[in-house]
Amino acid sequence: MLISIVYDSGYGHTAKQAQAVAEGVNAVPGAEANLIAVADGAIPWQTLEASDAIIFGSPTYNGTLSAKLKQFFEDANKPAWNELKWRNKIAAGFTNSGAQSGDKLNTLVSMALFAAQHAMIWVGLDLKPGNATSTSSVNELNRHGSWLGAMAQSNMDQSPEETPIESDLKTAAHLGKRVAGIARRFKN
Ligand SMILES: Cc1cc2nc3c(=O)[nH]c(=O)nc-3n(C[C@H](O)[C@H](O)[C@H](O)COP(=O)(O)O)c2cc1C
Repeated sequence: MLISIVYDSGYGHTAKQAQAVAEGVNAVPGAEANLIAVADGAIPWQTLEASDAIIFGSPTYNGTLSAKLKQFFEDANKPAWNELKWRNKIAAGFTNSGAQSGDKLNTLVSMALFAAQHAMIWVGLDLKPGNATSTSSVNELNRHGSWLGAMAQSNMDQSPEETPIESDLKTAAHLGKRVAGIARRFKN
């Protein structure tokens, strides 16, 4: 079972989140994560067509997708959308921003809309909001309280070695694991 993770990362923070998603995928027996950084060049469209699921990842720039991930979305028109080659493929998404909110929900909405336009099946998070009570903390999974996809926040003065924090990476891994598990059920 092949799960592709197509992502962009200008400064390495979202790449770290993508790595965590991949670790979650690889934790599921029979699942293999395939990381594709859109900035690396030619997109392996045939590998994407052969994938059981595609997980999209982008930093939130100006309250939406990075230009490079948006370019990938537009480039997918001919190789994928024209014949709806990704119909019924599982899709999911993750994003990372500098501010706590940072308007990053809009980035996930853009990904989910793209997936819907490709007749894909969107999978969100199944984690209740963390850090939402007087006794909870930022160390809980899903500390940003997102259902649509995995969110992370990276302090703007820190390197990818230091930020995002562990709970955001564990949340990303949880999404990868969930997508791989659901893709396996669809395959049977
Ligand atoms: C052009 C640009 C626009 C940005 N816009 C936002 C934004 O709208 N909201 C936010 O919280 N952070 C914003 N940021 C901060 C990034 O989301 C943050 O630094 C993130 O960790 C970058 O991820 P990356 O290292 O994978 O590129 C922006 C950064 C850049 C360079």
